Amino acid sequence: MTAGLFISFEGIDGAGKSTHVEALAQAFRDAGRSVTLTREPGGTPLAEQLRVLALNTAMDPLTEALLMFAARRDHLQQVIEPALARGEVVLCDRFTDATFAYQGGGRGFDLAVLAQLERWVQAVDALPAGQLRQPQLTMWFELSPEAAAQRLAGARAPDRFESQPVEFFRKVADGYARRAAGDPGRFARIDGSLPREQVWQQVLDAVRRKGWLA
Ligand SMILES: Nc1ncnc2c1ncn2[C@@H]1O[C@H](COP(=O)(O)OP(=O)(O)OP(=O)(O)O)[C@@H](O)[C@H]1O
Ligand SMILES: Cc1cn([C@H]2C[C@H](O)[C@@H](COP(=O)(O)O)O2)c(=O)[nH]c1=O
Repeated sequence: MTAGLFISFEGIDGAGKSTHVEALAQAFRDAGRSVTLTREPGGTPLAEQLRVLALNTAMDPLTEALLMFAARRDHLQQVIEPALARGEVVLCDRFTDATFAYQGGGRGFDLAVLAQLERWVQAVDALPAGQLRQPQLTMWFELSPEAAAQRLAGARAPDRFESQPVEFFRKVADGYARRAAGDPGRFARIDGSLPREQVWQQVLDAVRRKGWLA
């Protein structure tokens, strides 16, 4: 059986992730692969309920972090693990790097607590003890907070993250940079400031370099 692939998309709000996730899903389908396209927080009925709370209800950083990981646990168990076991390509719009970036970087929450939650939540039956489910490839869309804010201006009523000041997203970007520095082989840096077609080419090149698409 073909082995499953787990690819995540990361970056600050407005960096351009969602614009390319569906196109990459179609590229894998055109290559004969079955694809599960999903997102975090969310991806299951329970996780989507937690998403509504996390994006719209005032709460302290620990509550926020616990909600993100609670949603993730349900998402892993109900969607991601079964899809990988079927040999599918799982494309996930955000995963745990977002928790380290937004709650760790943006909110300044304790990274050691996040790392412990990561160890509990991402220990899965399909992997040996001590090994955690992680994306095999993370597309990190980089864009300045100012440019991202301009893209999102007027787009929709901002949620409690999108309404944060530029400085918050500078800290979020620093959080992503720390995660990438800790696992450089997993991250493909995408320059999100370029025109859409050039961004798309970077996404395709990252997957082709892995040998996963021709
Ligand atoms: N390369 C680009 N150049 C200019 N505008 C872009 C580019 N890519 C996406 N956009 C526009 O920027 C906005 C945000 O794009 P998108 O929703 O893909 O970002 P995102 O990273 O998924 O944001 P969020 O995390 O908030 O969902 C959209 O209006 C989109 O059309
Ligand atoms: C997984 C995850 C997400 N977030 C934040 C990041 C975004 O502002 C929202 C999700 O909105 P999107 O339009 O779907 O990108 O949630 C977070 O703070 N922590 C996380 O772990």
